[in-house]
Amino acid sequence: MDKLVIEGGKPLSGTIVIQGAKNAALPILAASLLVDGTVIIDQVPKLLDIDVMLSILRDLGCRAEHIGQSVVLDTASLHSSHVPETLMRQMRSSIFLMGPLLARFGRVEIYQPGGCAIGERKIDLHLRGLEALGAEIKETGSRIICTAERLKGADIVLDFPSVGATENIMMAAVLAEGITTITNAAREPEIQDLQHFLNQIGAKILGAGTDTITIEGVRSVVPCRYRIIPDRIVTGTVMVAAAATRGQVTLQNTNPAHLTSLIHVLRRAGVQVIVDGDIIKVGGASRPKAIDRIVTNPYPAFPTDLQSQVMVLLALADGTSLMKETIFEGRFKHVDELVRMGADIRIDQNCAFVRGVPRLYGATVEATDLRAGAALVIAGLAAQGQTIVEQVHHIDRGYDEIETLFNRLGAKITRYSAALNNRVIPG
Ligand SMILES: CC(=O)N[C@H]1[C@@H](OP(=O)(O)OP(=O)(O)OC[C@H]2O[C@@H](n3ccc(=O)[nH]c3=O)[C@H](O)[C@@H]2O)O[C@H](CO)[C@@H](O)[C@@H]1O
Ligand SMILES: C=C(OP(=O)(O)O)C(=O)O
Repeated sequence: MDKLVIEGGKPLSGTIVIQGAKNAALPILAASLLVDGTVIIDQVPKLLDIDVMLSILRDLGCRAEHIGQSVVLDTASLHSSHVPETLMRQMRSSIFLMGPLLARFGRVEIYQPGGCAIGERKIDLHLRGLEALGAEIKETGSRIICTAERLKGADIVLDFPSVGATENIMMAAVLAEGITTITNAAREPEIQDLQHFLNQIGAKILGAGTDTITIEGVRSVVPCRYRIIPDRIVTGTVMVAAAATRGQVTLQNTNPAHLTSLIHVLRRAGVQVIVDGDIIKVGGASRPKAIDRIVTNPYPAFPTDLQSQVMVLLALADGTSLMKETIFEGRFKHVDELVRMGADIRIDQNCAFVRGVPRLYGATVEATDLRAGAALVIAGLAAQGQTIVEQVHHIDRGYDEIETLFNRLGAKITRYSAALNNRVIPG
């Protein structure tokens, strides 16, 4: 497995352009299966999860090429609605294939998806949503077969505003007969992006971004070209890194409206954040202030996907902060690693009590999942001395060469590739 060696202690400075959003690109690539023809998706980041999604699409019969930041996907030769278990298990987002394949073929055969070790991550809300649309579901071990001659619109109330379930139901309902409403829908910006894409191919959807989404079924959809939104979690990661290293960074190609809760938190910590159109400037000249309470919750509240990164900033703050994680029960795995770097953090159930220390020290640490890994990179950048982050493949799921991203801002990060006998990969 690759590892990153970080020479810490340097303030980040300079300008970077933010990549497209993984969590928007993955469902939109899956939704492209509703189309019979060629779809071009722009601003698709080069990530492990995107590679897995393209492998699945090819396995189903599509032609898929990732050229620069654009994916050209030809679904004309799509012939299968069976996703092999080995591919399903490579990521959580393989579950997005379920809705579109069911809508297109009237039958889909999949397996329980894989994903980060951040919690139980059931798919009951996805399955119940499809059942409400008329699908018959048979589960045998990890195999799931869904069938429905033609899906029928229904009123669906989600017990929890699940991002993935909202998206799967939206995709399945596009070709259903009649009207579907999703109540207590998730409101994340990626759901709005999915609605925009689906409407561009000819779907009739209203309400994404609110808690009620209405989908009027159509008989068919058409090809289009579409550009993915900027990644708000990568944007937030860089903002926090700038603050934690007390640097000055300008981020281009952002959507500040998607980051209101983080901007609020950073300003409370005394970090300077200036917003100008799609540009965000972050300046972290002095030691951050502690924040009494941050609670992760569905959008527009503070995102779970930025909890670990912000914890690094609070670990360096003046005073004691509390972070409560309400979405995933296994999302504090970075804490032990941060403690190895000198942080003073105590966990009690789903709360982390973070007593700020003046500095962190380099250590060898392990990325246990995507955002935990990103947090350790930030900690390494801010720490005194050398940090080695192992198990980098987790980070590669969501950041397009994180070392290159930060090296452009003056960091010194070197990747050693296991595949190349631990040789350095030029960043
Ligand atoms: C590809 C993608 O967009 N991933 C994001 C998406 O994941 P994902 O779509 O998996 O997250 P959900 O919103 O579905 O999950 C939130 C909570 O609901 C639970 N749940 C979910 C579905 C279900 O059928 N049953 C159930 O109990 C989950 O276990 C979790 O506790 O939203 C999460 C919450 O913002 C983010 O952290 C992920 O980065
Ligand atoms: C948890 C995440 O992704 P996924 O849902 O793909 O595991 C994430 O992006 O932080």
